Amino acid sequence: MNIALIAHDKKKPEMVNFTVAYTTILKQHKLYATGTTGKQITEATGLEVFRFQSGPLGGDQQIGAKIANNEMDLVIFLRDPLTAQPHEPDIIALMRLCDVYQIPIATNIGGAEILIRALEDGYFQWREVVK
Ligand SMILES: O=C(CO)COP(=O)(O)O
Repeated sequence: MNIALIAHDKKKPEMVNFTVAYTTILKQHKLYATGTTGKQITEATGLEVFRFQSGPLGGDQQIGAKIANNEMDLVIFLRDPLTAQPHEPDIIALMRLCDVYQIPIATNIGGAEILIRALEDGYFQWREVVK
């Protein structure tokens, strides 16, 4: 599966902890991330992560394009709901595309835990059919 990993600055430690905890599962998949998130994940875990631009520089939109091309199966986007982001329109557009294309998205660590376990248990096989 193709998985997008994105975290706002205050959520990056959570994302790093999450990817450390689930390295064994994540390394079985193709990972994508916005720039800084991807850098921190790779440094902490050694996982191979394709890095797009940083979020404020267009990374969310690049991941949105993958979704629109049916090339993303799961999005884990740890959003910071308490800090204004300069690229808020891009963030909304990314979440909108997940809804347009029925792509599972977790926007907090609780949802992320559920989705990663669902992935491990084979609940994403329907994505192979859609593709
Ligand atoms: O801003 C982001 C998502 O909206 C994340 O971008 P970075 O991973 O480059 O910090």
